[in-house]
Amino acid sequence: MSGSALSLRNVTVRLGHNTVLEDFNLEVAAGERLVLAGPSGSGKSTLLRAIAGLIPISAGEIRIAGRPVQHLPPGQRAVGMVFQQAALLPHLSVLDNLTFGLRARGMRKAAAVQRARDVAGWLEISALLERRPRALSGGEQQRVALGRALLREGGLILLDEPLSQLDAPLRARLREELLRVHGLSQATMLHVTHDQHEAMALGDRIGILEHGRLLQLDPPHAIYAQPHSAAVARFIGSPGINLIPLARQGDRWHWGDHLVPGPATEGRALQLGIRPEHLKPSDDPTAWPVTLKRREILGERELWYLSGHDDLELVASQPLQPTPPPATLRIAADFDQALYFEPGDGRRIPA
Ligand SMILES: Nc1ncnc2c1ncn2[C@@H]1O[C@H](COP(=O)(O)OP(=O)(O)OP(=O)(O)O)[C@@H](O)[C@H]1O
Repeated sequence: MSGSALSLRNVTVRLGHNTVLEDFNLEVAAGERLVLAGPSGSGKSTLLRAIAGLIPISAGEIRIAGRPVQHLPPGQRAVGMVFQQAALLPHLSVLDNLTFGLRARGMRKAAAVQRARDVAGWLEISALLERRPRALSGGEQQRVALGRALLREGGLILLDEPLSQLDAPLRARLREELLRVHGLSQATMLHVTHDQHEAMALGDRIGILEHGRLLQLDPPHAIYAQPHSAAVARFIGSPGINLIPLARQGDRWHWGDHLVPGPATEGRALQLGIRPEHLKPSDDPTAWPVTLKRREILGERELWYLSGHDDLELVASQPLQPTPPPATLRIAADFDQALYFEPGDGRRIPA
């Protein structure tokens, strides 16, 4: 692993009157798996399409393996791309779909077939090589598309929600396969998704994108435990983090009548962030009194939808309980895990 496989400097992309990305910067290291996650419309697909050369950029520079490519057509950029839908050539066999790009770039047939067979082995599609795409399941088609991308010589692969059309068990399996194949191929992967589980499972680093801006770029653990802002904290974690308004009385922080530990900052107000998994029932008289509105059993865990002071809704995630919780109870927050945010822009305040 050395050098940048992909570098974006001050990239601006406009679509119609819409500036989707402005002054966007990103460096992806060779061999890295970088996942960009963000809500619908945040600019994820636009970014990948600009890198692949499918849409032009208005300003800035894109380098792939050190070489500026923004003026090159897609075919000369040495990137492989995998979309939500596999986009295979329907009249060609799987083997021909895999070798097509290699042959178009002048590789001799025997060599192309050998490389395609190697990659097919990694992806466990060797038995499917003679079939046409329409005789494959959705997951098999996606594996062929991934194989085709892996066969690009540049080793940079752009993945645009490649698993989103698949059912949950198949998605989980292909996540694992992506990790395994990445290990075998040493490819650099830039993967976009709106699925936070996929981001957490697949990213060496995760970038959180919102309105075309990168809110944070960090390894998964830091994104979860040290989010830069309430927006990042809300995006990662399922269900989302509880945000509780605190007000200062003297030099202590309060939520209504409840005294809450908090940072020594100047402001009069801040937001306390407590993840659902950091709330649990307690007999402690200082624990917050809440009303149970709804209980949802997920399997090994269950969610409690609660109403607290000022009817604020809270969600608590618990291990599956043998009996339902009472309609009113007290709930204690694990303040060692608490996060604090500015009330206005949501920036995190160190505890
Ligand atoms: N041709 C276009 N003209 C103008 N605006 C566009 C065009 N295509 C997309 N946009 C806008 O650009 C923004 C980013 O779209 P993009 O498809 O990149 O988002 P995304 O993060 O990939 O979303 P999703 O997760 O829903 O696929 C959106 O606000 C979208 O409405």
